[in-house]
Amino acid sequence: MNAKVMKRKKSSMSEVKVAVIGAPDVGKTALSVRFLTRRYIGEYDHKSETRYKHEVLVDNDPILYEILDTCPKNDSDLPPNETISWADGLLLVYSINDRKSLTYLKKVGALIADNDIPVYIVGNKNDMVHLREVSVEEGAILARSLECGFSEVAAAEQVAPVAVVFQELCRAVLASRRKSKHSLLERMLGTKTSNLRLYVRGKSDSALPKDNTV
Ligand SMILES: Nc1nc2c(ncn2[C@@H]2O[C@H](COP(=O)(O)OP(=O)(O)OP(=O)(O)O)[C@@H](O)[C@H]2O)c(=O)[nH]1
Repeated sequence: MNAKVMKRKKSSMSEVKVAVIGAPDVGKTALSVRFLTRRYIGEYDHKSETRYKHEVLVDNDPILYEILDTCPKNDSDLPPNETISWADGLLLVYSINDRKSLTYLKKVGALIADNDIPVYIVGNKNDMVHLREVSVEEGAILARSLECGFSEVAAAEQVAPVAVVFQELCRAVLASRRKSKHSLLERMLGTKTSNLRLYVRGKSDSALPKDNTV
């Protein structure tokens, strides 16, 4: 990104905290590193969770991502509450050639059922279709049940589709913030804001028109 553009817009930069969650070995680090560096290394040596920061434009707005790459010890090591409450959005990852990893995400889905947190589901390793254990439809069904976006990617082979996954989650987080602001205003005004012309402007919604007033 143009450094000047980023510097000028820094004051209005939205921060989006993303926790990357999934069973061991599904490619959480590969996806995160792909998004951060556009590279694929192949073997990632980390035994504990890692945090990264990354500035990027999403829909022409500067976004500061903070990415928490989680590191479960085994298939029953689910993310703790602190991780869920820290995050603005969850990137839930399974591997299309590991059925247990879809089961892991179903358990995470049950864990977050009462949270209104934006989620995006990724079926990784779709370069390994010959070893597929999870159909596209099964991934889509889980996404429908969690009311979130879904796609299959291959961190090993793709750059743009991996970036799109992070962008989609960012859009969902920003949309959820706007929705919260609306309901807060509705509570304060004691009326439906959909009937009013609103001026709701904050660090996450600089795309809104500036001339609309309550
Ligand atoms: N074929 C293929 N292999 C992948 C892909 N993404 C990751 N891998 C491989 O899968 C293995 C695990 O990748 P990681 O990124 O370390 O997975 P992880 O989910 O972070 O693993 P933990 O940190 O142990 O939970 C590595 O050998 C990667 O090279 C992919 O899209 N296709």
